[in-house]
Amino acid sequence: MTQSEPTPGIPAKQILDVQNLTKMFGGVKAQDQISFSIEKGIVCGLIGPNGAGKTTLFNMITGIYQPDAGKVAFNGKDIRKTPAHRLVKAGIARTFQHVELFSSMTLLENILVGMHVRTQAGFWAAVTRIPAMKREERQSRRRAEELLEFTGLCADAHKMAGDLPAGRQKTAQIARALASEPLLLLLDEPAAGLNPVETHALGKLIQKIKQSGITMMLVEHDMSLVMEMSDKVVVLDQGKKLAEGTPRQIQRNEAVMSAYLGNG
Ligand SMILES: Nc1ncnc2c1ncn2[C@@H]1O[C@H](COP(=O)(O)OP(=O)(O)OP(=O)(O)O)[C@@H](O)[C@H]1O
Repeated sequence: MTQSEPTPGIPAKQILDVQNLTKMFGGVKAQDQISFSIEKGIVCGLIGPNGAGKTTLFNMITGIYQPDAGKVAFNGKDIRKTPAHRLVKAGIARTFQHVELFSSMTLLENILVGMHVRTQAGFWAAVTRIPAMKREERQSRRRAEELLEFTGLCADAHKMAGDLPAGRQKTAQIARALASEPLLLLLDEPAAGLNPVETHALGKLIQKIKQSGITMMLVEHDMSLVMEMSDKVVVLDQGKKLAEGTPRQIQRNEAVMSAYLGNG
């Protein structure tokens, strides 16, 4: 866990609390005083037209970027200065808009790599199989196989990740993120490039992950998926928070509708 102190005044039921978060890139305000919080166990959709600032927000929650101003607290602890690898250990995992798997490793090996933050052996032992680490490796393999079963990828366990169809690679990214045993999982456009059948399966998987108690943030351009999966939705536009509410409230919000129409 992070060594930072709990932030006073943040109820424990909130897993993530973002206050007045601001990030500049040159003259562009990619995040302009964004504030919202996420209760444990929910799915929070994060939507907005292209360039709204969704990925930048994910990058700040996961320690890739440090905010120029404002606060981010995870489980009541200030994480503004916590490096990315420590945030994974603390329980924040993510997937990326563009699939990032080790394409010349099998799917099972990819999951084992994702698991290394929870094992003593670490990355190289997971990959090179040092004999002293065999027992831990057996346990890790069992857990990896369970995860592949959970995500419906069992049949692909020993295939090279790079040989899998795009849809399976996207699911594999989620499986690998789950391998780090997150409390908060950030999904960046998980449905991009999926066909309707794959998108339906993704929806089922998101529900299963939610039932397992993991809180999620979902950046997605597939509005039906976001509205179906989310308990609440935060809308960004040009770096500002435009609206926050239930899917029903967001669907009726005029500012949201005109932002989408205005942007294209
Ligand atoms: N590393 C960077 N350097 C400079 N500008 C950046 C950087 N990352 C993001 N931006 C700018 O910040 C703004 C927000 O970008 P961001 O990628 O967060 O939007 P987004 O909502 O994720 O968009 P999309 O839906 O197209 O992925 C954009 O104007 C973008 O050009």
